[in-house]
Amino acid sequence: MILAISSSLWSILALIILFYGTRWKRNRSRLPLPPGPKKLPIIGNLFDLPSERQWEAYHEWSKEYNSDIIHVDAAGTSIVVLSSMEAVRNLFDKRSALYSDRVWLTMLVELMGWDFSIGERAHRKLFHEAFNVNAVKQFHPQERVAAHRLLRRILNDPKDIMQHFRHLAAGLIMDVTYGIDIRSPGDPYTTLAEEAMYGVSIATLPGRFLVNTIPALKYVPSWFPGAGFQREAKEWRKVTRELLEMPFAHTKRNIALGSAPPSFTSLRLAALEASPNNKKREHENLIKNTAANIYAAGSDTTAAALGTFVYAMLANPEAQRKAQAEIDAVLGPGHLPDFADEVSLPYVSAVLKEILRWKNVTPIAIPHFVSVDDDYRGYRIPAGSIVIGNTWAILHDENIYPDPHAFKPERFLLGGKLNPAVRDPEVAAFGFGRRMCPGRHMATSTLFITIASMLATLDIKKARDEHGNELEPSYEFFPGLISPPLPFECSITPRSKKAAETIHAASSGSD
Ligand code: HEM
Repeated sequence: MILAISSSLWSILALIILFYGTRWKRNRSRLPLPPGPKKLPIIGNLFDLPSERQWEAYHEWSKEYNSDIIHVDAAGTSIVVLSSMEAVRNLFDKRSALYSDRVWLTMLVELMGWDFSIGERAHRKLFHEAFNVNAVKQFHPQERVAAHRLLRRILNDPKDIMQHFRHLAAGLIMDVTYGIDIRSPGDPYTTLAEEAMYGVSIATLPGRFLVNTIPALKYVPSWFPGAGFQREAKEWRKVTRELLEMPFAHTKRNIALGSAPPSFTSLRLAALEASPNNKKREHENLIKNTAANIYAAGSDTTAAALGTFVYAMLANPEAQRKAQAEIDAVLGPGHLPDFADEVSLPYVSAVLKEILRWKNVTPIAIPHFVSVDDDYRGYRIPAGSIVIGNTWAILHDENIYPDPHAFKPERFLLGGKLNPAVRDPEVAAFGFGRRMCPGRHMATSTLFITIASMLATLDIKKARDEHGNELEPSYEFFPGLISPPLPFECSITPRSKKAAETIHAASSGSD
């Protein structure tokens, strides 16, 4: 994959790599680089870096070199990987002024048109106003309706559960961001979000596109042998533009017609209209860009985490049974859980924490970037390094989470209550420092209400073949920056006749 490029490009590449390589060496100071696999001249560790699931290789190197900071060199690109909470806190939190930039990925930003990505403080401020821990409570009604609609869709068509999750997540985000009500799966907006995020997921994988390592390759024309990335980028660029423009234009049309329901976009545009702001055009663009970021960042991640929940219930039926027993004891039959019930459902909360930890959906978060030379624990961190917090390694640290690959909600409990002494996976599952996911409060409340509602009413079991034998899922995940489960089969049925009636009663009128 990394080297999906024809041999006719190699001579040009060699020259460019040589240029970048020598430039980097000239800047070297006297401190050693953090440990890491042995580097070859010019190409460094390009051949050591797997094209998939890099986080596991980083984790192995971290153990092999007994260091929570390691260094790899991908043909001149310096990559620093942090594998402990202490290291990410020391760099991403305590030195956030240095470590909060994003990597300028040529493929993503220049070729695919993601130049509107959230980055500036202004974006984050606007985002924070609507999605901080208190403000997200305003979305509870929409989240509740979305969960109830999901239950009914599963009852009607239990086959493709991931499609239902994508629909729930995209629909919810469209609702709160633009006031657009998505009714049917496969509608243009959901499809658009899926396509756009698939592109991002591929384009951001370290090592996947050489043009990210060697930006000068962006000048290679698309007809040139081996320049398939240019053709891919062109297709994705179209999708990116539509993602930015289409839903925003929809909301503006509704505002003009006087029929726009309250949403992030309509409320912010109304506030702008009422203000004496003399940079309205600029500010409107800020709202549009921020909205597209919410839509892009929030849908696939939430759907992937819900897919992980189903995987987890298949892997550990006992956990499902315990969670259902807890809900039954607290709520009794015929009642669906609500947000206020969360405090009385510690086992369900522990299931949620374990989902965020077990197969976390963003295994290397989103890489950060350091633009100046720095040093840490006697090691040199070169300017221009990509700095990765290895979330996967942190959430699979056996000293913190014994038997880390098993799905065990009990690890978060003590005496029937959540144990505050066990590290909450949220501190790493949503990334680090100043760039930590600003949508995390909404993400966890959506996950809670959806998971609890499913557990209250549905049984999730392994599918069976025509002979009645259970089909074991692969438990494999898409190896991208966002890692949802690969397609799998399962059987989801109402727990009882009463449960089916409860679903119908709760969701009637919402569709
Ligand atoms: C389970 C669900 C989710 C997971 C696992 C997740 C994870 C992440 C991670 C790892 C990052 C990068 C942090 C870093 O750079 O260190 C991030 C960024 C971001 N997330 Fe989420 N996220 C989720 C849901 C959401 C939702 C629902 C929204 C919107 C409502 C959202 C909006 C964003 C935005 C806008 C950013 C970019 C922040 C920036 O670059 O400064 N996320 N998320």
